[in-house]
Amino acid sequence: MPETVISAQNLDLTFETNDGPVHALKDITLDIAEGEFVSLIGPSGCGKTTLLRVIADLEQPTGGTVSINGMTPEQARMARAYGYVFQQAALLPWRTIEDNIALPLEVMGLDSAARASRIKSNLELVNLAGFEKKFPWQLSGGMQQRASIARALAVEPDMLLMDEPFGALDEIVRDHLNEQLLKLWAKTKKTVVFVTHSIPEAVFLSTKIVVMSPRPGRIYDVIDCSALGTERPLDIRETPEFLHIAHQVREGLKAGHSYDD
Ligand SMILES: Nc1ncnc2c1ncn2[C@@H]1O[C@H](COP(=O)(O)OP(=O)(O)OP(=O)(O)O)[C@@H](O)[C@H]1O
Repeated sequence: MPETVISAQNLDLTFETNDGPVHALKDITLDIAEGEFVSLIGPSGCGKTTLLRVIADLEQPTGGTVSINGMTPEQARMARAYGYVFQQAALLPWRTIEDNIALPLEVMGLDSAARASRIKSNLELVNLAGFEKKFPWQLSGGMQQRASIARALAVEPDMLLMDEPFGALDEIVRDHLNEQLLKLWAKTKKTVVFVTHSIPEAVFLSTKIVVMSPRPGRIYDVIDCSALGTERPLDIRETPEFLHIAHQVREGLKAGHSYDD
């Protein structure tokens, strides 16, 4: 049995705002095992990003606990247990691609030979070999996102936390990056937590889909996608197994959705 690497128990988070309290997470209990690819899906405001940020120690829960490899989120952050990939690539425009990837490695104190080796191997992993000397603005949106994935991987984390990394890209590019991400996941065996709004993207990528609902943000359903196996060409999306899981996710989203918004 793979080990549990992320364990959230009865997590609660209420933001105090000028308009009163916002109950962003309510009673979230979730276990994620080593090597899983878990997607968080749900309507806007259901707390997907907040949950990811709690795991990453970027928000403090007001109740419950999270443990990451037996550590607190703060200890896990200090131990560089995860890499975080944002919605926008967030590359520094005045640094070349290799210098962007080098930045966290400089902070870690790696010498220039070690940095160069990690930059090279991670750019190869995301199929960006040859683009080391380019600036972010010289790359397409999809390539920038791949560069930001390389930057997250370069610190050699056990986990990748990804917040809608392909949300701003057109569908063809997104399909392509989804295929590449699956290959990367198979190759690196990282544990991935992935936020998305897209049902096909969630089903295509995940071993498990967490369907969330808003006000307060909570888990409505957890759907197992292992029936799809690990070999997933894009045309798997037309198979009855895929469509069945997509239907389950859609039903979960509908049931948890408020149409008053
Ligand atoms: N720092 C904050 N202060 C106050 N309220 C916040 C803060 N961050 C998030 N919220 C509120 O918490 C709720 C959950 O937000 P969150 O961004 O986690 O949702 P989401 O599911 O990721 O949404 P989206 O899909 O639009 O990104 C929302 O009502 C949001 O307005």
